[in-house]
Amino acid sequence: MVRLERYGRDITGVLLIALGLLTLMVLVGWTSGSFISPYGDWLRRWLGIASFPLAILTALIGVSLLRSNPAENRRFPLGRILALEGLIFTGMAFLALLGGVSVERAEAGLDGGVIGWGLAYLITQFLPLPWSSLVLVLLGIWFLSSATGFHRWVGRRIQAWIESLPVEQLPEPPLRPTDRSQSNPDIPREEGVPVPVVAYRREENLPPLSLLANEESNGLDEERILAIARQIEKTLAEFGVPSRVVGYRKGPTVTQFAVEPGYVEKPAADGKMIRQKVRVAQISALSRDLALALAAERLRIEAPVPGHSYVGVEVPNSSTTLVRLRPILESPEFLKLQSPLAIALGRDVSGQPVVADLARMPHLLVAGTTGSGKSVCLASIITCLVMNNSPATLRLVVLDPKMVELARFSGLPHLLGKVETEIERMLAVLRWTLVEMEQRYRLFEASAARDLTAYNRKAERRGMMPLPRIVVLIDELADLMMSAPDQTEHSLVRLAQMARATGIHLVIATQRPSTDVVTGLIKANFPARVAFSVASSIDSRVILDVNGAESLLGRGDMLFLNPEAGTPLRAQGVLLQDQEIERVIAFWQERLTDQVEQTAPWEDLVNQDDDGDDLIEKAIELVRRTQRASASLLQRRLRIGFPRAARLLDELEERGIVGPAQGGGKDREVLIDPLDDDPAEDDD
Ligand SMILES: Nc1ncnc2c1ncn2[C@@H]1O[C@H](COP(=O)(O)OP(=O)(O)OP(=O)(O)O)[C@@H](O)[C@H]1O
Repeated sequence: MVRLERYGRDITGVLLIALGLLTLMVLVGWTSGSFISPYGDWLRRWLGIASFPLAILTALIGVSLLRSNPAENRRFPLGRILALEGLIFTGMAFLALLGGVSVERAEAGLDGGVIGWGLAYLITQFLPLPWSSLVLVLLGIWFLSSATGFHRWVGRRIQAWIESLPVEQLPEPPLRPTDRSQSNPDIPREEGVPVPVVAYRREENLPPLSLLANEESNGLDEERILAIARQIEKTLAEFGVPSRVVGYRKGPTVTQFAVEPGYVEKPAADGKMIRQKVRVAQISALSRDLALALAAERLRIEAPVPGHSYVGVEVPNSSTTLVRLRPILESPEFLKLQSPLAIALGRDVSGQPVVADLARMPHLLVAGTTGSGKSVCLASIITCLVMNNSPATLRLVVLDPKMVELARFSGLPHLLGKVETEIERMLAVLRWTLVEMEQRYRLFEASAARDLTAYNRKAERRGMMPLPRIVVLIDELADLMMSAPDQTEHSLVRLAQMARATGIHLVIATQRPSTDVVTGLIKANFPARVAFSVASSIDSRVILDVNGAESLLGRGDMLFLNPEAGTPLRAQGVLLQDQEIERVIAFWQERLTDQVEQTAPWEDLVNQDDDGDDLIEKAIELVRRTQRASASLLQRRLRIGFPRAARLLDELEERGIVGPAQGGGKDREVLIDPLDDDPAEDDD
């Protein structure tokens, strides 16, 4: 179907280009013929001089049709074409007005032809000259600006100008919002570069943004900001660290004050007094004293703010603003990414959207204590992805041992299988993901494609089904790592290293950022990380390699480390209401009513183990050596999950190596002697 549509578009495009060029040649007189010449005369008579631009426009429509490709988000610019048509017809009427609304001139193919004359005649009936020509000029300007996107550009410039106005000129020292453009180093803000128009239009088959809630903003008022700024200066001066608050950035949860270190006078060796700049470390060292003076729960100091000559003191706002998904999806920063896997994470300390492209990260590690906002973050990532992708282009695999937050996505047509909550099944999911990755590599090799995009392009051309991207989300890594550390680590690391090109991406979260869960190997392969509030600076270093996450406020306050940016960026995460998520799920369910409930593709792998025989041998050896047999012993020593250990014990019982279960948590009786041969071998 997609192919047919593509062919249809291409053929129409070529025909229109041919028609446009032929018409142009007839009009200039480069070609003539018994059919073609009357056609040229007819055009001149009806359209006048406008027949030239109309011929060019016809060819341009053909070019646009050839270039349009909904799969690559490149769409046919219908609005612009209509605006250009409008411009041409307005021009025809205007030319007729200039020619004195003369039907003779129109018949002779001059001015705007008969149509232009008709339009001019009509308008002069209602509006006499010169008002009619003024209206036509204004209409022409409007069509021209719609066709070129000029009015949007002007709108953005005006908005940028309004935003750049100082909020309030405060008395000594002047305190104004610091440069917003630098708030998110990974998204350079280029002045005047218009965001491509195509990005503003959502594909019709995607959920409308109206399903999502809008943001209500509040925050600190200017008076309170000034009071805090004074308090910061006063406190620092009291500790012998003179500084000046030179600006602030107001975010949803915190306001960052820009503190410029001042000078202190010190006696030099020759007894003279010299001026010395205050060291940045002196300001950071006073974070607790500042927190006390400002009666703030926690306070983070960014020393210095990357790319600036000041230190950032982040003071919690007395009331927080909830960050919603919709405004971020509509923001230029998000649209500029132009990626199907673009994700909206939240807003930074100056309220700017924090967005990232999962395809480029290419995996994400999320950590934070319980209640810090991990599940909410995963839920917003899922919602953001399904707002921009149909199940045909994106499939989700969701593992949620906590069985609460993400379970509500069951029923979303993008899900492969269901939301998995049992450890044994999750391990099967990881095995399946590896198999899928390898299979995709083989497919790519067979069609000489470098990655998923190249493969899908070729597949579409050959009329084959394109492969969807797959995002695997794990809401608690600790459970998996505790049950089967080797297998989990091995699978995650292999996937993280190799899955990117195959369009498989991982998002894993944990509330235990200790080195036995987030091992060195896992960390090394997940360069993009989000840290929510953690208990200690040690935990913060495990996730981010730097301190800072221990000073976060919880409830969605995060530090986002984008490998492309280098330094962690503080942000308040997106929070979705239950109704928003329900509406999005319902939208997809209604759209895909004929979707059949499919069994999980990893179903066959659930009760299989990679090294089944090997494991039983190891278990026999262990029982023989230790003369003990319990599930916990097998779990610990063989680093496997409980269900697998229990199954091994049953198998040992069948083989006559251990006795039946004793109940009450007691070890089973061991029936083999330390020196006995393996009875399994005797049987042979
Ligand atoms: N971005 C946010 N904005 C506002 N509040 C938030 C945000 N994220 C989380 N919260 C609040 O924090 C609570 C806990 O969030 P969440 O359930 O995501 O924590 P968690 O880290 O997953 O905890 P656990 O590990 O115990 O599941 C939420 O119920 C919500 O009230």
